[in-house]
Amino acid sequence: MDNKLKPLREQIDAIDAQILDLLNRRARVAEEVGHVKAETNAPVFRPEREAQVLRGVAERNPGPLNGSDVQTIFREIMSACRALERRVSVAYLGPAGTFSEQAVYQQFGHAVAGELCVSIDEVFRATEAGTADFGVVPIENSTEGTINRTLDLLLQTSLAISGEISIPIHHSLMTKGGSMAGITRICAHSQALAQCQAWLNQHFPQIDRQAVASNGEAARMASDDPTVAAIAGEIAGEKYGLQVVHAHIQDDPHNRTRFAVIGRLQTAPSGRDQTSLVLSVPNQPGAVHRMLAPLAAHGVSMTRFESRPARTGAWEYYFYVDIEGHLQEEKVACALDELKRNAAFFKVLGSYPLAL
Ligand SMILES: C=C(O[C@@H]1C=C(C(=O)O)C=C[C@H]1O)C(=O)O
Repeated sequence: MDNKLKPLREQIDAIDAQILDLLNRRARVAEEVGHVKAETNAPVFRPEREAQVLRGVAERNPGPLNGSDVQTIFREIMSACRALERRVSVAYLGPAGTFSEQAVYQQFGHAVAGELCVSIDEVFRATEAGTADFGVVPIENSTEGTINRTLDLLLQTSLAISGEISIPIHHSLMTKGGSMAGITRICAHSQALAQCQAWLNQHFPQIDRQAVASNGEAARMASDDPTVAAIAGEIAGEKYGLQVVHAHIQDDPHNRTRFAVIGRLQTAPSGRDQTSLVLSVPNQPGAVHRMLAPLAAHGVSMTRFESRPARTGAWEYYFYVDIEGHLQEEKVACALDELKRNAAFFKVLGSYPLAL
């Protein structure tokens, strides 16, 4: 067998040498881009450009590599090139191993400086204060719905949404010893407990459930305490030396979470974008319908509509609306101009590329 492998491995070695050379040629150009940007203090991270590069490689990819694997490779290439310009710092909900961390890597690649925060509030604060260039916060889960705290903070923040990330969420039940013997508590973030509720009721109805600050925190607790089982992603489990007792216990196999990238950057159009807004209207019959009419009139599709109580005690609501297109597209700009005129409150949260 080795006789047959040897020439093939020589071919791979020769190709690797070419790839390495090309990667470093690309990196040198990125360094030049960095110098040009430094002259005008222009932003290092350009989500619309990165989205275009990633879409482009998947479209041109002839195979046999699969498109999403090629995107993963190019995401890391761009991340490493970008870090030569400057290593971008990103605040997110820690500890290490959370789904937020996975979302950060999915958007920025691994060549980032992560700033771990203890709460969603702190992610906003760190980004607003400029300690971090960007923040990543969960917005909604396909099983459990909206992350209300994020929506409330988006209402007040001076930051814009500059990108979105969607990742599959698979939960596993994990313990230090790999069995449930002696386990008296199952710990996880409240969202994770809710996403695994039916499974837990069926398999471990007798064991207490405890909501903790994050799944990563649950994994850390399980690594310290042999009576605790954690529900978390397997990456968190690996970080804390846990073993999987049951994998993929979330009630919905297609469970996903969407995250928003928040920052001071107003993202330019990428060609496939979305705009997020918050609106409110006076509490009158037909007001919501009237408020939204300009969207239909200008042929702008609404992809999400969510309401949150305005906490005035008067049954007033803020409406969180996502529409297709970028604020710099004429029909979007016209529709929003009209919308603004009928709204008691109007705020554009940001225009950004659709998640891959
Ligand atoms: C090189 C650039 O800077 C960053 C790195 C990119 C890349 O490696 O392709 C793309 C966009 C930017 O986030 C650029 O702006 O073109």
